[in-house]
Amino acid sequence: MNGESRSTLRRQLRAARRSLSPQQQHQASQQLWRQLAQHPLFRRSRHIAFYLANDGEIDPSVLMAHARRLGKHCYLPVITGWPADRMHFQRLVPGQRWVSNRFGIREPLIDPGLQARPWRLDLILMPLVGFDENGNRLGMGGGFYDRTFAFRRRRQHWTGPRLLGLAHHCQKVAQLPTASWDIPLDGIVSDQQIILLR
Ligand SMILES: Nc1nc2c(c(=O)[nH]1)N(C=O)[C@@H](CNc1ccc(C(=O)N[C@@H](CCC(=O)O)C(=O)O)cc1)CN2
Ligand SMILES: Nc1ncnc2c1ncn2[C@@H]1O[C@H](COP(=O)(O)OP(=O)(O)OP(=O)(O)O)[C@@H](O)[C@H]1O
Repeated sequence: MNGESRSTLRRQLRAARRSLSPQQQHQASQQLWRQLAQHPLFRRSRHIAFYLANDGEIDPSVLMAHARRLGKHCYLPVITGWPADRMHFQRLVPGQRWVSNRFGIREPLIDPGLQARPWRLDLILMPLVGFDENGNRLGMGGGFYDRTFAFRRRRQHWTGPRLLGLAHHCQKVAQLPTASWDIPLDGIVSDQQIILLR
C-alpha cells in the first residue's frame, strides 16, 4: 500500500470513529473496561500508560479510573518535551495541572521528575486508527509510538512493557500493510474482542 492510500484509509477510519454517537462511545468505553479489568495483562501491571481520548478514539478513562482506585500508577503521553518527535510518559498526580499540546490534546504540565522511561512501564495502551486480524496497526501518522518504542525491535528477549492497541470495532480492516519501522504489538483490544498476538 502506498503512502497515498495509507493516508486515504487513515482519513476514512478517523471519520468513522468520529461519527460514533456519545452513547456508542460510552458503551465502548464500558466494554473496554469490562474486558480488560479482569485480564492478567491489566491486573499484573502497576505502571500503565493511558491516553486522553481525542478525535473519536475509544476512551480508556473508565479503565483508568479503575486503575487509580487500585493504586496503580497511571501515565499519559507528553509531547511538549525534548526531543520534539518523542513521547514521554508522565505519571498523573493529585491536583494535576494541564496544558494543550500542538494538536490540541490536553496533557500534564511537563515535570521530568514524574516521567518514567518507556521501558520501565508495565503496560502501554495505545490508540489505533486502524488494525487488522494479524495485529498490524495504523496510527495518527506522526510516528510518535513507532519512534518511542523503536528500542523494542533491537531486543531479542523482551521483559519490558506489553503494548496493547485499543480501537473501536469499526476500525478493523481486512488487511493493513506493514512498514519496516512498525513496532509489534502484544495485542489489540476493541469493544468486541481481544486479539492476543504473542
Ligand atoms: N489521545 C491521543 N494522544 C496522543 C496521541 C494519540 O494518537 N492520541 N499521539 C499519538 O501519536 C501523540 C500525538 N500524535 C498526533 C499526531 C497527529 C495528530 C493530528 O491530528 N494530525 C492532524 C494535523 C496535525 C496538524 O495540525 O499539524 C492530521 O493529520 O489531520 C494528532 C496527534 C501523543 N498523544
Ligand atoms: N524508528 C523511526 N525512526 C525514524 N522515523 C520513524 C521511525 N518510526 C516511524 N518513523 C516515521 O514516522 C512516520 C509515521 O509512520 P507511520 O505512517 O507508520 O505512522 P503510524 O502507523 O500512524 O504510527 P504512529 O502511531 O507511530 O504515528 C513515518 O513517516 C516514518 O518515517
